[in-house]
Amino acid sequence: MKILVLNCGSSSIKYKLFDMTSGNVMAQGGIEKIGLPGAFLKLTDKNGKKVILEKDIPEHQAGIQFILSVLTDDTYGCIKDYKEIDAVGHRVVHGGEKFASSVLLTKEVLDKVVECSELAPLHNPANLKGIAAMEALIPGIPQVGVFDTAFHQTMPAKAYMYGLPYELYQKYGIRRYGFHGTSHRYVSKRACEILGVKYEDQKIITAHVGNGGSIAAIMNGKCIDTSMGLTPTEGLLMGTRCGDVDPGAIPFIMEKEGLDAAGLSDLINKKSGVAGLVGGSSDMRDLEAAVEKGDERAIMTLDVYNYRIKKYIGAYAAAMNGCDILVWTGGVGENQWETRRVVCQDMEYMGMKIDVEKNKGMRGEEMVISTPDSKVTVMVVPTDEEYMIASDTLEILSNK
Ligand SMILES: Nc1ncnc2c1ncn2[C@@H]1O[C@H](COP(=O)(O)OP(=O)(O)O)[C@@H](O)[C@H]1O
Ligand SMILES: CC(=O)OP(=O)(O)O
Ligand SMILES: [Mg+2]
Repeated sequence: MKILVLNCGSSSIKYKLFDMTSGNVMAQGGIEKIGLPGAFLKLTDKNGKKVILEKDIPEHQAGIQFILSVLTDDTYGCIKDYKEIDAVGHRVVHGGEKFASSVLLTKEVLDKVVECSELAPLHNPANLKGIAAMEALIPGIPQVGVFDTAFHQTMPAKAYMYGLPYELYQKYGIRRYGFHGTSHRYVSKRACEILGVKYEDQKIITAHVGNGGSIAAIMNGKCIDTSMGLTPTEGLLMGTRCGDVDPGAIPFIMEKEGLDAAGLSDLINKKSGVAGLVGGSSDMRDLEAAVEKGDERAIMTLDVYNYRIKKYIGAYAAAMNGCDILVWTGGVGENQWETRRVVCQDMEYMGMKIDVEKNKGMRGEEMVISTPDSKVTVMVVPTDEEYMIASDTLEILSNK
């Protein structure tokens, strides 16, 4: 059985084609910098060589079409016909309170995903485009949705309720949902597997830091809190999202800038974060380069970025009365070692000691980066949302 996984992020589309019978990954790659200058598709070819194909990708639909054409391409492809694909697993970002686990994407489910779109405007529309593109290409193919919100459904009310009138929760489901759940679930389990410890006995903090970023607190195998909220805009400073901000600032800005709800949503989701603060690119590689040149505003932006991550780690250690394992993942968490160092340093109060030399320059590998005497084991675990999505898809189809 061949399962194609599409993972549409806000700035990226990752894909993997799995042969579930042999367990092999037949094709994999991803488009980065969607909507930015210099977008490209990075793929691993048949001989295991990395290939970069530059192409203007203004939005997700064009990206999905490009990926699909490459899959059957004479040079880079690995299948002759799309009909060889048996099923598709999709990352779906917002599932609200409706989905605590993965499901077959029926018309009814898709209607709910559409309903949740206004709460994840950078993501759900992209996920829906991926689903529609596959249905158009292979009509009737089974498609499964794996929700970012599902893993966080175990949070207690004290973590997910906002201090707003209760009626707003009853009427509209205004509460914290949390995102990147598939990644938090994968890396927390994988960390325990690597360390040979029992998942259900650990206090784990997972830092998924990419273009979007969130921190989760996982206690005894269950998520108990996470930094993203009703929407993926809360919490950390992100590529183009503001993260935590005084709610009182919102009506003030709307009035002063003459913005309606859509204008405000655009401001906090697309024009804020790193891009808004620095007044330039949302990509952390560009920010790093500007910091190296001594750009004062870039330095301030990176300070805000790192400080937010540190505060959430401290908060979740407090929430769990300690932390056994801290896991870094996501494009930034896996690669940007300087952010890992700055955040993890001066955390001796909670028994965290990072091995600065081991961490330095380390990118994209599974590795423990704390010292042997650190009470908290700090690790890097590259995320594999696609693997989780493929196994959920297989399980759902097997039980159909
Ligand atoms: N080698 C690297 N060094 C520093 N930052 C990197 C590196 N590779 C990717 N990143 C950063 O990771 C972010 C993208 O993360 P990713 O998790 O792929 O995004 P998304 O949230 O769209 O899924 C970008 O800000 C990018 O600059
Ligand atoms: C939910 C979210 O922010 O996803 P991403 O990091 O892929 O943009
Ligand atoms: Mg992502």
